[in-house]
Amino acid sequence: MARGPAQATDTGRERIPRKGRVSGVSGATNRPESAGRPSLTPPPDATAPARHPDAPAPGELLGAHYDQCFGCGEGLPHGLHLAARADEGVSVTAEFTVQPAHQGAPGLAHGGVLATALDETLGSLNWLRRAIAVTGRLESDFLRPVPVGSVLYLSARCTAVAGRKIYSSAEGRIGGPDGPVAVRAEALFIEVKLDHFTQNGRPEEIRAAMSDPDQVKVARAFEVNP
Ligand SMILES: CCCCC/C=C\C/C=C\C/C=C\C/C=C\CCCC(=O)SCCNC(=O)CCNC(=O)[C@H](O)C(C)(C)COP(=O)(O)OP(=O)(O)OC[C@H]1O[C@@H](n2cnc3c(N)ncnc32)[C@H](O)[C@@H]1OP(=O)(O)O
Repeated sequence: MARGPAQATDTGRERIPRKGRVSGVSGATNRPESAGRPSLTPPPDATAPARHPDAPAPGELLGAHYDQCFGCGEGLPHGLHLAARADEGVSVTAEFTVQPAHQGAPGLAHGGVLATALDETLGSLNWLRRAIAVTGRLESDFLRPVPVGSVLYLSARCTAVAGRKIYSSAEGRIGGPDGPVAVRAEALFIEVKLDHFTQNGRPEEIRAAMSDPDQVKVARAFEVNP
């Protein structure tokens, strides 16, 4: 039987070392420090990520991977409409303008929406390697509130690859591309086959995607990855 995502999330992969835990103190957290995040640290045999020979040139827009994607699709009125551009090496930049539909508190972006913007930007890195990958782990830091109307200037880079595991980090600045960092994230993406989508996605959307020539073109580009 195919393994479903629900089982995969129950495996308790991230073990927090006992000495990293703090307990019994009011206001203390159990948050592990960097030594307690082994899954976000590349193993010693990890290699530097390689850009695919056909990757878009630095400065080129990557385009949406799916019209109905909440992060990058053009087809959703309340989506993020995040537009990512290739940068040097395996890195990208992206911009996202916070809309009223993205609020959490009055006039401020919802943290989950900001995490989505980071996730989407990190996910777009995979296009530069022509690898299909999904987020396994995403750790976000929220450093400053982000008002509605702000442009979030995002940048992300892939730092290492070990087998199917892809390590990357991203940050989002406000007030300009060189403004203060408002959000940042580290992520572990896991490479998957196209079957991940065709076997797990709801059949009606899969059927619609497969009958859309533009979508099939995107899927094929991944399949011919050497
Ligand atoms: C015709 C239709 C075509 C449509 C599609 C067309 C084109 C597609 C193109 C692009 C689209 C791709 C992505 C979308 C892009 C951007 C959106 C943003 C990205 C996302 O938003 S995407 C959604 C959220 N995402 C998920 O929906 C994942 C749910 N999940 C799973 O589906 C499984 O969980 C999976 C596959 C991740 C792994 O499952 P698996 O069985 O394949 O592999 P396994 O479990 O063996 O893990 C292998 C090694 O990764 C380590 N590992 C795994 N997970 C870990 C974790 N959480 N923490 C620490 N380590 C972890 C293990 O420890 C092991 O490590 P080791 O090898 O060292 O032992």
